[in-house]
Amino acid sequence: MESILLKQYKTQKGEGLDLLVYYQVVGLPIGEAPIILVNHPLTANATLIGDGGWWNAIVGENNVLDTTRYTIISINIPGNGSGEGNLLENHTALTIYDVAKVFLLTLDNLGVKKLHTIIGASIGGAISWQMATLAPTLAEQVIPIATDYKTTDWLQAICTIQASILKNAVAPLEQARQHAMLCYRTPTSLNRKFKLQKSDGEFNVNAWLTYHGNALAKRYALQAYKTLNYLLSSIDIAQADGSFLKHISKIESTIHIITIPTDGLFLAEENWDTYVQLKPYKENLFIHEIKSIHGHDAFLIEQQQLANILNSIFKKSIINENNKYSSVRHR
Ligand SMILES: CC(=O)SCCNC(=O)CCNC(=O)[C@H](O)C(C)(C)COP(=O)(O)OP(=O)(O)OC[C@H]1O[C@@H](n2cnc3c(N)ncnc32)[C@H](O)[C@@H]1OP(=O)(O)O
Ligand SMILES: N[C@@H](CCO)C(=O)O
Repeated sequence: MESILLKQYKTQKGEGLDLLVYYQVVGLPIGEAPIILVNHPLTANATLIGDGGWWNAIVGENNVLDTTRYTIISINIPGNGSGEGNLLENHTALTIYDVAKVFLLTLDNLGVKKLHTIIGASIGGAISWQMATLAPTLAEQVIPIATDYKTTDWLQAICTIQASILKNAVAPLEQARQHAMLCYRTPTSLNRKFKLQKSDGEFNVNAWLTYHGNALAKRYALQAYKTLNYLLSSIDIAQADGSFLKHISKIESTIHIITIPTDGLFLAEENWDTYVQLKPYKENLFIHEIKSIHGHDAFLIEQQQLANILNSIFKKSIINENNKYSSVRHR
């Protein structure tokens, strides 16, 4: 991973922070191909492929996000603990607005003036919405997956409980992750997976929760989880002025919303509302659904469906791309 030091970044709350921003570039070198920015979900990081990569199913040689055709950049959310010194002393220092600005500054530092695509899932999708409103002409297409451009009362309530567990629990990170797993899955998903089966007298679902709590504790810092949970609660592209249409309708990029009807974290009904309200003002807006019993985590579980949706989106964009980037190798 490489890094850039942003000196005295002025936060939305008015503080000056020196931020060491870690990022990774895979695929063709910057300047030689269309550029895709991938914004990672909550507990992932900028490592997309290879050992420890969280998106091997989608990114790679001749894969959906093809490393032989594109430059693919991913940036760590500051404070997520990935990369030396990447924790924030104050876990409420930054908002999603700041993260989007920091990502834009990082791209600027890398000499990136134009993006082919901004794609992101979960909190990474919210950052994508925010980046698109801050830089409405930067990307040709924006693909927010399993996310929203705003918080909701439901999401606030979840984040409040998460914050309380993280502050007060005996094993804060483990217990917070166990609670969060219920928000990432559905009752049907767990009921069909475990069928009340037990091992050594214990329900398998409990062992599964314990497994996921411990697994996160092994790879994630408590302060990072507090930071990411706070960031999740701060999603608001309208910046509290109430007029999302004013902000969102400025976006020139084609927008492909990918939603999951069973998502219990970022609700599909909110995504459909966005689509219905925005469509009269924006012709190049589309919505796609991942059908799944699994809920929010379906964007990680139903990889084939997601690949199919993305393939159809990217095939269309290749026609434009062929006209624009003569230095790219084509298959
Ligand atoms: C770095 C990153 O990857 S972060 C971003 C995305 N990744 C994550 O969120 C990491 C956490 N992982 C997950 O949530 C899931 O594994 C997903 C979403 C990737 C896949 O979901 P599913 O296919 O439903 O898998 P499931 O939730 O059962 O998890 C599988 C793991 O649970 C373990 N497991 C399943 N049932 C049980 C059980 N009853 N008792 C103990 N462990 C169990 C499996 O052994 C397996 O372990 P492994 O991952 O070390 O091989
Ligand atoms: N499983 C996802 C859930 C949040 O999108 C993660 O841990 O990042």
